[in-house]
Amino acid sequence: MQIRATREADRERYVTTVLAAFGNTAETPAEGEGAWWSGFEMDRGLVAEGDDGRIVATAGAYTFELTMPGGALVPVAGVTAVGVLPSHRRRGLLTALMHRQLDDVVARGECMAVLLSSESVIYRRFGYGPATFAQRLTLPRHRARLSGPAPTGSVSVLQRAECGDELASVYDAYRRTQPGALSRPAGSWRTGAGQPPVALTKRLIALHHDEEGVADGYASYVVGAVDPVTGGRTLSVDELVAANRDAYVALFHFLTGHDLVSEVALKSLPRQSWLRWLLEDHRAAALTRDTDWLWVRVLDVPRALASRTYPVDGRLVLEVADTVRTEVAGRYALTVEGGTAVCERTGDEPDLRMDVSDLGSVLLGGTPPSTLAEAGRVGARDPRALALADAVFRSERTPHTVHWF
Ligand SMILES: CC(=O)SCCNC(=O)CCNC(=O)[C@H](O)C(C)(C)COP(=O)(O)OP(=O)(O)OC[C@H]1O[C@@H](n2cnc3c(N)ncnc32)[C@H](O)[C@@H]1OP(=O)(O)O
Repeated sequence: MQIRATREADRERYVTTVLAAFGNTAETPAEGEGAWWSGFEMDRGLVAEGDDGRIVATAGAYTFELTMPGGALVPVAGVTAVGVLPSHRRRGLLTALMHRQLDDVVARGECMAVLLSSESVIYRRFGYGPATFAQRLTLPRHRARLSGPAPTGSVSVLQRAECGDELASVYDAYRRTQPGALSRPAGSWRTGAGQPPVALTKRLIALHHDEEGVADGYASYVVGAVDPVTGGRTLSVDELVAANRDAYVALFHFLTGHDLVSEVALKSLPRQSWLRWLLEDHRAAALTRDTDWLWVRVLDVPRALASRTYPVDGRLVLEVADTVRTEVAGRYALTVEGGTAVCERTGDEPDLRMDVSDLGSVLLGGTPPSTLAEAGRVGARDPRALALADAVFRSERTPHTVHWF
């Protein structure tokens, strides 16, 4: 068995192997008419190939920019299409692929890798920690009266094909200011109205324009079939993306005011979303799912930590453990002055001790170090160090990721 890089000629076999690993076949309609697969970066793929030339395992990566708190756009590897054929599992193939892939990511000069995990028990052993989260909010439409002034601008209902480049430009404006957001490769716009690109059902688009006529927000949604028991229909929103607050409010008004709909479901809101606070009946909204979304693997601690801004100044010494990439392990002094940070190796006594996967979890501000300390994952010198760490790592905006890959 050998692990090797993929080339363009491997695309078809690579795709059928990934599909088989997920229990799908090439005919499964969930593949988005092939558009998703055509976006794979075959110069970044890896396969495990048997002596007979059969591909039995795959791992790929996209080239993304990740938005950090403060707005820096950092090149990262977006790990995807990881699969081992059911006939070849639990023999270390994933482990071999992940180790080789991390070598490749470091060689490309990317200081972090990110992924969405099919099962949450797979990736921590390779140094990934959950960094952003998605909540599903459901709302009976008749209880969805919104407080505050009437929305501004206008909303148009469009077919996906009518949107031209406007969705991509709205998304780009949004992702540049949203910590945890990823750049979206041009190819992924071909696969429908954003995520999930493998959607079985076509989406409608509600596109918001501001009072000057500039597109600044959209919702991709579908209204489901009549439920035979309740007689109601659910309006499900895949993506609610806006470049500013007014566009969010206007789109929320639109979505909750749709006739012939009994329930509105927003699939992916950040934790602590303020949209719920627009409701006059706070209890009307139910959070029916809260799941990890983006996982972050730090590969270069000084670069990753210096790439974000911090709301509070201070100095913290972090002792980071890393059994997979032992060169990453060590003590680092993070010094924040005027909101920007310098991070360098140090021999000083640590304020906090953590695994590199937990550094991935706190880096974007999605989870306070004290939460991980309570869980026994992070060790702190004393309560003051922990309180400082909570204040330093907080993000002014809750990190969130819409992109599915
Ligand atoms: C970013 C993405 O693409 S996410 C998609 C991941 N892929 C899938 O979910 C597709 C279906 N699953 C698979 O293809 C495979 O089961 C994989 C890729 C998850 C695991 O591949 P394997 O080659 O079996 O993993 P490998 O043998 O290297 O296992 C390494 C360790 O992880 C554990 N492990 C691996 N997968 C799982 C799992 N799904 N659940 C629990 N433990 C797991 C193994 O038990 C092993 O533990 P050990 O070191 O304590 O013995």
